[in-house]
Amino acid sequence: MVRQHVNPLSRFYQQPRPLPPPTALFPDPGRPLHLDIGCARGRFLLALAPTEPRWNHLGVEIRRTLVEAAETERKALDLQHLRFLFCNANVSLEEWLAALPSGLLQRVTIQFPDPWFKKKHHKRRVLQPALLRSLATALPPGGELFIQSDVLAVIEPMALLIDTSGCFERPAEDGRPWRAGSPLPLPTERETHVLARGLPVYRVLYRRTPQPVPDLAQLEQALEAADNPA
Ligand SMILES: C[S@@+](CC[C@H](N)C(=O)[O-])C[C@H]1O[C@@H](n2cnc3c(N)ncnc32)[C@H](O)[C@@H]1O
Repeated sequence: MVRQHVNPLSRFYQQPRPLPPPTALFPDPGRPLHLDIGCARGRFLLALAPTEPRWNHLGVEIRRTLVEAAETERKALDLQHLRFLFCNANVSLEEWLAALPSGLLQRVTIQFPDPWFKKKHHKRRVLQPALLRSLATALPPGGELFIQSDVLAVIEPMALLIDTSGCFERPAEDGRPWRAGSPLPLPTERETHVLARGLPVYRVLYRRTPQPVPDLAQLEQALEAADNPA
């Protein structure tokens, strides 16, 4: 039986796992980079990458067997501008993002992240203030951060965190609070499953503004205040 979830806070998944730089991943490392966090078995990127040959795509995933299956299929398809890496995004991305050449990262997607419904498990959710700061620091002005979920209780705190950071904006033409459709040409696996059942999907496309990234303490404080209005 396949275990559905792993605990990202367990000792094993907290071990730092240095990730190779783009020069070691892609034959043409200077292309705009798309990072998909929590890519699961990779079917979304395996379908998207052939339609975007001028990009490099990187999927990161905490379940190693899924990464191995995705990499096997990628190699069979000979998609050299696509890679999948096993890591805990909350542990391994910060250093990797900080070392990226400036302007390289152009799009980040976090799609249907694991919900971790119980309050005591919220710390296991992938978009934490420290990861948001790392993404905001690496994304150049205009760079995209796209989030989507079928669970309001999951996407609302993600949107609150991103809005509170003050360094992202939503395109003026997008609906509020949620975008009607995906900006991406293809659905993810989870998205296909949800849409087939006629369930709603909540989406926001953010763009990085030139505003500076707040430090972690400032961000956590602002978040606390926004979460508990007087
Ligand atoms: C519900 S699945 C969605 C998969 C895919 N994005 C989709 O939309 O079909 C969420 C994925 O995120 C992965 N994940 C959860 N926490 C993670 C973390 N800290 N680092 C990397 N991947 C993580 C899970 O293992 C799972 O494969």
